[in-house]
Amino acid sequence: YSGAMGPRILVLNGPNLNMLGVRQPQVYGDNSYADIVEICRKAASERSAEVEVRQTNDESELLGWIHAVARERNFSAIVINPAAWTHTSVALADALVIPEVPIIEVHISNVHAREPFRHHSYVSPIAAGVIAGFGPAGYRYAVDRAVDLS
Ligand SMILES: O=C(O)[C@@H]1C=C(O)[C@@H](O)[C@H](O)C1
Repeated sequence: YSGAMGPRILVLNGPNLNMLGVRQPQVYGDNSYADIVEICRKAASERSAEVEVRQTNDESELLGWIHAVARERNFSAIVINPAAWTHTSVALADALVIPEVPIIEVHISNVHAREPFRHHSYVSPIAAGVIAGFGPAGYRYAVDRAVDLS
């Protein structure tokens, strides 16, 4: 899908990411969630693309957003930081299988350098690619790449 402004990218953020800057700044940095939104907006504007950035702590709300994309096809790509649901949710991975809508998985921290339970992702097998460990800057490349894949 490309709107009047070009590709439309949906950026989704999972649980606890609203607490960025407060929760474990030594792991996630001291950028706030608002900073993440700004990073995504700037990355999109540099590519003349539209971006919508959302966050939820409610898995049913996240699934509803994804189902709407599958039905309405109103976004050309999805960037998602599933946060803890990366490691737990088959439902989320199933919902993200949307023909012609590439999925780019982002993690602020390097999940592979952390606890073993963070080393597995249900989302990675269905993602076009994964970015992990580059802090909030990872969202910049994720949005840029999402435009390329749109
Ligand atoms: O690095 C991140 O953005 C991810 C964020 C979380 O909240 C964790 O549950 C994930 O394991 C890692």
